[in-house]
Amino acid sequence: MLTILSQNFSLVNEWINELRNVQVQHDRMRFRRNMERIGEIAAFEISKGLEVRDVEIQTPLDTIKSREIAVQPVITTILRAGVPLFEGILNYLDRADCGFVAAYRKHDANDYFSIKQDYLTCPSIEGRPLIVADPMLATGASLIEAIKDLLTNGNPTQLHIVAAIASRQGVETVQNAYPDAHIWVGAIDENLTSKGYITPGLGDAGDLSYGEKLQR
Ligand SMILES: O=c1cc[nH]c(=O)[nH]1
Repeated sequence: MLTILSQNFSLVNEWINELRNVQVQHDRMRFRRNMERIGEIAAFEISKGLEVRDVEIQTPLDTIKSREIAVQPVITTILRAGVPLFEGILNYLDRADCGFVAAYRKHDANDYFSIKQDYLTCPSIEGRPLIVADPMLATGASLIEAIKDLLTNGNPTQLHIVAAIASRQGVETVQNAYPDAHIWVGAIDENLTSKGYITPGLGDAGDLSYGEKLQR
């Protein structure tokens, strides 16, 4: 299933405009905060489909029957670009456990790249919803690798993938690999450059959040 959070105009459109806009996007605090805000909205939407259980709440005056999340999710991301989006999800689903994957693009002499993954730390995801934050779902290659590794930590009840901007090709690739996943995207762009960047996109989300990296 695919949900496009900017389908009907909302604040999400404004935040994505700011993420993309070269006049605005270099304000790093605003860039990170806009990513976080998209994560917060995604978490709110995801919460509507989480399993709930009945609870009784004691107020100072009486008790009331209500509901709460039955099984806390595990929120994960791919370092480093995913951190602000991840933080946004965690701001709202604040009792969740968290996991991290490290992956980077290793460039060759022609500036083509392969995905190198070298770190995974994550609690058990057995019987729990798994949320994966990947701000720029470009080819889907690093995301598919990351999810494959995360799934060695158990079988989740639900798989949610959250991206700020996705390419249509990336969405289709991930849907083919994980047909049961619910993909939540801020916006979908039609194209990818030959170097695997989403276009029009926004550029490099990690660099815009944390500073231009040295190529390895
Ligand atoms: O366009 C893209 C693709 C991957 N990662 C980014 O930061 N931007």
